[in-house]
Amino acid sequence: MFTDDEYDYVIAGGGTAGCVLANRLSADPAVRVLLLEAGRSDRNPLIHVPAGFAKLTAGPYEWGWRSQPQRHCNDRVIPLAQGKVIGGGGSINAQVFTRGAHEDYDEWDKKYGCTGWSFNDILRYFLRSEDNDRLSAPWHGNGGPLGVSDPVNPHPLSKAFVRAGQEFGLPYNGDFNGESQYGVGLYQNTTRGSRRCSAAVGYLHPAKKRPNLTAKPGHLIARVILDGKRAVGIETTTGKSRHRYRARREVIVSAGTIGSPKILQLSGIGDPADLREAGVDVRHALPGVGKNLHDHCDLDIIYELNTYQSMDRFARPRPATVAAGIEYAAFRKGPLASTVVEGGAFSYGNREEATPDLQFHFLPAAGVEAGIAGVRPGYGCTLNSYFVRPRSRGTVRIASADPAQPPLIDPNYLADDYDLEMSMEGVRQSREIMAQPSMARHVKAEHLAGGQALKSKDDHIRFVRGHGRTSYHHVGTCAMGDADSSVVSPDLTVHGLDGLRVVDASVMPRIVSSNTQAPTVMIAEKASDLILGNT
Ligand SMILES: Cc1cc2nc3c(=O)[nH]c(=O)nc-3n(C[C@H](O)[C@H](O)[C@H](O)COP(=O)(O)OP(=O)(O)OC[C@H]3O[C@@H](n4cnc5c(N)ncnc54)[C@H](O)[C@@H]3O)c2cc1C
Repeated sequence: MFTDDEYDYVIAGGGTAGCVLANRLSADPAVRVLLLEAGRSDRNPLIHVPAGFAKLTAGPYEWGWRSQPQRHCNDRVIPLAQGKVIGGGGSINAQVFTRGAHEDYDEWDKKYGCTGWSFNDILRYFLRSEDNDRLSAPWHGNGGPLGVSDPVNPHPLSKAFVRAGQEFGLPYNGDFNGESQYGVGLYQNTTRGSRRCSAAVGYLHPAKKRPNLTAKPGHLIARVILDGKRAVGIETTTGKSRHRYRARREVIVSAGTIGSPKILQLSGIGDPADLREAGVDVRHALPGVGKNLHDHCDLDIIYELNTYQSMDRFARPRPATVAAGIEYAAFRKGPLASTVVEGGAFSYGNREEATPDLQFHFLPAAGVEAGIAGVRPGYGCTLNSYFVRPRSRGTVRIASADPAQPPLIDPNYLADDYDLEMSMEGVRQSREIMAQPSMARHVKAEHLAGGQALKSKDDHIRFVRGHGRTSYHHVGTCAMGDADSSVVSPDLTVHGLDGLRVVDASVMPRIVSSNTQAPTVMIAEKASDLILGNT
């Protein structure tokens, strides 16, 4: 049955979580580990230069997924970039380092039945993963694989944004990952020495010379091989041929929030109705697979500046770009050392919430991400906002039994009216922050996508429904918990099956109140202890 090698652990997906697991599980030389990834290697220098983010949200390092027409967003089909490369999302993301609110994890533990995942339980995994170059105990770790640092030379506009946030009434916050997220400041980044520090850089590459670890990019996973109710291996396809890899101990699916439910469904694990519709035999009925999809719905406002100063002037080849390249190569400084997403804030849309429920990202540039409007090069900046605890839920379903076919992804953005209300509040606060003296003095004009005015409530509704988009923070489709709708237990084993775990952002039962990379690293760190019995 198995044409290829045998391993102890086969990890299906070489993204953020997969790279963490590859390192931790192969630390024991007696254990053979295989990491399989559909995308290519992360050798391209664009991935490693922090500002390269601006060139990575479309192209060969992402899957090119598209949403189903979004019913509550004027039936728009929204591009949903997800990493397809060693390092996954961590190789193409904006490198913003946030963990969410402590209370997020306490809710996982109490409300969703994720025993052992309260903030007190998981803090040590955040600390173990981290190598922070400014902050330390009690909230930060030093010496871990994941490099975390401050912006090297924050753009003057980013500093102006931080002042404007204070003029708006937010307290200055020098550490969004400390006691509280509330306030305005500069984000720390997953960078080390002015280079991106993805989980591939921090975890996988240092472990790659271990003879017991094999990483295979360019391998599309077709399914998990089941022997009765036990997972015994993984089948991959290269188009023409199929390969099978036996897992003596466990298969760990780490293909991300879209990829993991897709692989389970292709393997006959999922909601019987979904599987039958796609022409796949039901091997294990598990209705929650692919349900509970959610993401932060992002709203961008673009501003035209009155002087030529923004970072988007480096987006095209010109003498200044060449000079910036030389400065970066020689000194690891200058515009290319910036992740572009520098300023940040957490605020309250609803004052009765225990923790901030709105998050903002300030970019001293416009037109940075694929599909987002720009202005004249050198004259743009962007403030985006989202509601951090969305209530809308969507689905991921395979369209057919063909592993090469994209799944049907329906994030169902703004289905819940409260999400719409909070998104409007985020837009309102964004404009108020940008109207404060420290920012207003730089701004010539506000450019709302579609060129519309924003005055009445109806204008705001039209804007939010017309322009809400992904923040790339998909989670929840293989939710951890004890409810019938959950897919994995708190030890991340798939309910009702042996030898199979899911370890990635898809297991979050509810999204954290921030960006999702650091929480995914934490999940994989804890998973490695659960797998090795080190708890
Ligand atoms: C453009 C972008 C910007 C972002 N910005 C930030 C940010 O600034 N800060 C932050 O904290 N988070 C950010 N995120 C989110 C963060 O990167 C993700 O939450 C995190 O990477 C999720 O990790 P994961 O392991 O669950 O999935 P991923 O990192 O996506 O890894 C899954 C891997 O599995 C592979 N895979 C999937 N299906 C298959 C298959 N069938 N066969 C083989 N391989 C497969 C994929 O190619 C991928 O490499 C961003 C994400 C994106 C895409």
